Amino acid sequence: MTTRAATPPPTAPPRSPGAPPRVLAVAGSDPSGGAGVQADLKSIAAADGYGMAALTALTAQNTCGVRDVHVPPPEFLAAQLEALSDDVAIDAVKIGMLAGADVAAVLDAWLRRIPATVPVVLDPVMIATSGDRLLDAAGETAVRGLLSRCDVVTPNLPELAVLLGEPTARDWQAAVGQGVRLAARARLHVVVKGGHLPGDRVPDALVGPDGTVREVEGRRVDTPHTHGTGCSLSAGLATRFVREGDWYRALAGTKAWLTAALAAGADLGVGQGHGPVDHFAAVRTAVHDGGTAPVGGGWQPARAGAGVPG
Ligand SMILES: Nc1ncnc2c1ncn2[C@@H]1O[C@H](COP(=O)(O)OP(=O)(O)O)[C@@H](O)[C@H]1O
Ligand SMILES: Cc1ncc(COP(=O)(O)OP(=O)(O)O)c(N)n1
Repeated sequence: MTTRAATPPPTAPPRSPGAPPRVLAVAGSDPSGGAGVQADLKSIAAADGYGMAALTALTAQNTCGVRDVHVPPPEFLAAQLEALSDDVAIDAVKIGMLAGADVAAVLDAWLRRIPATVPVVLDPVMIATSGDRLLDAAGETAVRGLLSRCDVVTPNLPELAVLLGEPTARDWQAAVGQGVRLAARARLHVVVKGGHLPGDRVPDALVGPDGTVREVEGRRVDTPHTHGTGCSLSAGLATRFVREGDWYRALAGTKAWLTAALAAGADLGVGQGHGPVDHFAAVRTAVHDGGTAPVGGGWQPARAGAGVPG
């Protein structure tokens, strides 16, 4: 592989007020478009950000499962990251699938070279909805090591348990307790997600390193089409944080958007397994209303039966 040393500009220009946040997703590819960098770029765009992507891995997957994973040489991830940061000022980073310890080590080294003020959200992708593993055991240890350069981590309940070395929480109270322990131990914010628990409520919570717990209420969308919800939440969160400057407000806004995207997912008709969410449900509604509906504001179900159960 040949890499060409770029000459960085003296200083990349700061973001002008009102310009879309420049958000980098470091993640794997999902050709079905529901998870991975494809979901990240859609989520960033839906939150009015400018999305960029450095690929850690290529998966051969669809809505039914993961068939194969190809991990390019880790040096090629380094080349992607350096080409980007030599040229572009990055406003936020979202990390998804890392595939293995070597990839995590390359990313860790790069993260420690970019300005410490760049917010970093880590979605510690370990297992897909289909049950397929997306990270090996050495990779789990490496992901724990990355936490010290991250501002927020967004594990689902099994991932939260792995990060702590504890059994998976079976109820919301136990899950929040684990979030408090991880936030204190790793000195960062933890988003605890209720998606894997039963019931009509699907709360999320932002746990601070000082042990503060702030919940965001949510209603369950009764749908099998939840492929990529974790990717979408973390990418949207990173993007909204740049404008909001507050993790709780960014989480609340992202969760409201994602609930509407989940409710509209069935209408997409993508695949025969766990289909994707509709990242652009609000935009689509606006287009079909002849441009009279507020973009990103007043989402309504596209057809009877597709909405959020009351
Ligand atoms: N059926 C659902 N209805 C509403 N929100 C959901 C549903 N499933 C997941 N979510 C939300 O999607 C986001 C991702 O959650 P989760 O499914 O737990 O993570 P992951 O995709 O990493 O397994 C969270 O904000 C969670 O609350
Ligand atoms: C390439 C790739 N990255 C991540 C995932 C997992 O997606 P996530 O949103 O964390 O989880 P699910 O909601 O799909 O479980 C993936 N499948 N592929």
